[in-house]
Amino acid sequence: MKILMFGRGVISTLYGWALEKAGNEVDFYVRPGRAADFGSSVDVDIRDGRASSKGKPVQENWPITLREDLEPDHDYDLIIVSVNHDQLDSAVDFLQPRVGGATILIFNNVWADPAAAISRLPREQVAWGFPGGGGGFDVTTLHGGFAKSIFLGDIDGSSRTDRHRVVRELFTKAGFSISDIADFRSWLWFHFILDAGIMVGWLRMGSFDALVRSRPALKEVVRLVREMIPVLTAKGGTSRLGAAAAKYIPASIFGFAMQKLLTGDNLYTFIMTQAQNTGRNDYKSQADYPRDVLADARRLGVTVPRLEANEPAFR
Ligand SMILES: NC(=O)C1=CN([C@@H]2O[C@H](COP(=O)(O)OP(=O)(O)OC[C@H]3O[C@@H](n4cnc5c(N)ncnc54)[C@H](OP(=O)(O)O)[C@@H]3O)[C@@H](O)[C@H]2O)C=CC1
Ligand SMILES: CC(C)(CO)C(=O)C(=O)O
Repeated sequence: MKILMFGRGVISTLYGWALEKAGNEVDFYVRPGRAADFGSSVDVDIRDGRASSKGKPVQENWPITLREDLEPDHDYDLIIVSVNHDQLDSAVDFLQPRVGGATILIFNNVWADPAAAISRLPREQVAWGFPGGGGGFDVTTLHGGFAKSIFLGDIDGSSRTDRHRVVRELFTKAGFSISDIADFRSWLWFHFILDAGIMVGWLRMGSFDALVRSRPALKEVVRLVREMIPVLTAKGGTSRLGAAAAKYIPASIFGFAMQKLLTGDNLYTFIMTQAQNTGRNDYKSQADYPRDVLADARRLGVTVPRLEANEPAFR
């Protein structure tokens, strides 16, 4: 398959690498003028979780093809978009006249209504997913990894299309397993409020390491997430699965489970540590999550006193 990764960010490089190694043709679209900065190869120092649960270490200099333009009659089969949630509008603007025959896989955090966010694209050409990996760039080297599983979801019937099936097959053939999510809108929003809670804790404690070492700070994250669930429902989402767990399981038990996961000898802890150590999450990218949730809470008239009390940490 001929695949264009939109941007040469962390997620696009991780999954571009995996998909090219699986026999696909992979290029990267970067902003005009950026190709020279990035150069014609990228150093990857990652863990590949398809091989084992802790991830097989991979270190190599990977030659890549960058392009700074995209003509409307291109022949890409798939364009994978994984940008920061506040960049999605500009990515859609760029792609709108250039979709051609490609399927567009949106593979990132979304806090807007997903259908509205992509309303300028042909809806039947859009598929939805989320990475099971992460990390960050330390100058020119990508540090991070990915798990065996990625998420693919349904938004308003999107998973019933042939295009969704083709994306599913692409990742499956590349050795990934798929977590299918029925109500992906709610899943994305719950993931976002989870990130918002973690980012408040991270900002307050000064580092991700300090957050995960502190049981009281993790309990506060759980209480924050619980408080934000009504924002998700006011936006039209349903609170199931993770949201129900955050709501009904006592904060102390949930905090304990989070600590076990986030400090254990596992790929998830490794990925978050790499994201932290490379500075992937600067102040702006951390503060954006709780700030955007608070803005919607205020717009929708949902009271979030705990989040408001923490506002000085992310204003
Ligand atoms: N990194 C991680 O650990 C994880 C990330 N995610 C999510 O995945 C998504 C992507 O994250 P990540 O890869 O880390 O982010 P990055 O910032 O590393 O990558 C985003 C890339 O998209 C490019 N881009 C954005 N808008 C445009 C545009 N209009 N034209 C051209 N290029 C554009 C950026 O270019 P430029 O630098 O020039 O702006 C950048 O290279 C986010 O939603 C994130 O929350 C999910 C799990 C883990
Ligand atoms: C891992 C994290 C919080 C930051 O890198 C992220 O972007 C995400 O989970 O969506």
